[in-house]
Amino acid sequence: MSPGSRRVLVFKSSEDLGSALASFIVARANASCSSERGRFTVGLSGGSLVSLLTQHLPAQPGVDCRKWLFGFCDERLVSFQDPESTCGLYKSHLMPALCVPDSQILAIDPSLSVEDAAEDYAQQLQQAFPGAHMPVFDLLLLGIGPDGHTCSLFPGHPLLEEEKRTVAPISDSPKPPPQRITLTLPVVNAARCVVFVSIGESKAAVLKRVLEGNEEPALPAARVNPANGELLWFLDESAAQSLSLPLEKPSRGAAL
Ligand SMILES: O=C1O[C@H](COP(=O)(O)O)[C@@H](O)[C@H](O)[C@H]1O
Repeated sequence: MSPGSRRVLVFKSSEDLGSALASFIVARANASCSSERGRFTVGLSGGSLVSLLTQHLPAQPGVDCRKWLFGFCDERLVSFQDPESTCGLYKSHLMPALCVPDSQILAIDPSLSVEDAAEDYAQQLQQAFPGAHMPVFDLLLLGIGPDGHTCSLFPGHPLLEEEKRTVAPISDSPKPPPQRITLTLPVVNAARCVVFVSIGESKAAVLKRVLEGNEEPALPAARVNPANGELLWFLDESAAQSLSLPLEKPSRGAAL
């Protein structure tokens, strides 16, 4: 990817980042709902993003989710009651605060086998994006692990080469729990906008590798390069501490 085709934004603190991210999401949602699509489709990730969104999105002025449709970039195959369940956490914290009913959430069914859960989620996506060869999300929110994984796409895993399926099962995730469902790279790279969110110094080394390195084979996060969409990185200063590329440092409240 040419460095000019992505934006790397650095915020003073995770508080500032969370607030800017919430404002960005609402602006994109409002634009999408006013467009001919008439709705906003957003894919959520787990990990640290859950608490960041829960803290900042409901507090964002003008947030109105009635025309939003939520999906998941990946999910761990555990019951919704399990603290490892991404959907379970969002359903018990963020969704009630935003008054989002289950009918607006494309959830992965943890009662199925990992293969059937992937197939079921792929069918839900097909129905939600009728006629499309690949689902095109308005926005995908991604995290990155210290090993460079994103979604449940891990370094060196054969799923990185997937070209046809929109959703895939994984039974040997190196990060527990081992059974997971993930969007594939073709879906991620078909999105209108992809935002990576990364906070804290534990991410500094991998961010240097992904954003400034030239590794072969490329780490999973470095393979995210939307064909016709935007790519933004939202980092706090701790995560960005090792970077030497040109960085945007938005002032508080600036439109992004
Ligand atoms: O296991 C996962 O990890 C990644 C990164 O999480 P973070 O806490 O390091 O931000 C997350 O994006 C993914 O959804 C999750 O399943």
